[in-house]
Amino acid sequence: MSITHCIFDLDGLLLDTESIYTECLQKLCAPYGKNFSTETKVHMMGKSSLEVGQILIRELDLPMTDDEFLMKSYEFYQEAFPSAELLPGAERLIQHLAAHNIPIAIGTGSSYELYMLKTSGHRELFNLFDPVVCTDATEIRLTKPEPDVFLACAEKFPNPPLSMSQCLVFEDGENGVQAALAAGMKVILVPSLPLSTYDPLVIEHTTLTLESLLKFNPVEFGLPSFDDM
Ligand SMILES: O=c1[nH]cc([C@@H]2O[C@H](COP(=O)(O)O)[C@@H](O)[C@H]2O)c(=O)[nH]1
Repeated sequence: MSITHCIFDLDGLLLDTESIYTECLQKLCAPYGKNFSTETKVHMMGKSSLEVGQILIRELDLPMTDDEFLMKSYEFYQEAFPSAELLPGAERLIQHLAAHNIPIAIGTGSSYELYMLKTSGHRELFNLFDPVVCTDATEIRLTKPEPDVFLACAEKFPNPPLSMSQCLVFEDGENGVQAALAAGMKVILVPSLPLSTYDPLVIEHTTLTLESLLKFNPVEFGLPSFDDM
């Protein structure tokens, strides 16, 4: 079945913010003699800021409260996120889909406030998305790997899809791939971490794995071809 609607994850998929998160959280942990590992990172990708703090405090045994984590991490984020850069192929794909009137949405674990901060250098491009569903939206009960964020995207499209299987999700995170599959959608994994850190079962169920958005061929999904392909 052809794809009619596309949904994009944000961090590590469109914007190079996963590397910023890693840097900020390493800085936050260092004074306590703790090492922020890839294993812990995999657990928190796609989660809300509060859940991320709880995971970090629990897994690294960090001597701080949830509120202290939120305050300290926000100080780092405020400085780093406004200079977030687009990942290769992101702008080309978004402009292409928008030019062909393919509905595009953002479904992210980010809060709306951080979403605005991260995308502040690319406002025109991100204005092409409708809807933008952040994890603190009132209708989101559970974060990725649960399907809430993507189901809310499907519902909020100005012209909703006829079936969830006509939605194609682009994700870089294991939790996000599971969320898309739980929503009954097709999903393309563009890993932001080494492939060896992903659960092989998740990769097996992914519709397609690509090393970069530049490798995406819309025709394979019934979408209009790139003019330069
Ligand atoms: O190293 C990290 N990766 C990811 C996150 C969390 O995961 C979300 C990523 O959401 P998504 O990939 O769904 O855009 C971020 O907004 C953030 O809340 C984090 O805190 N730290």
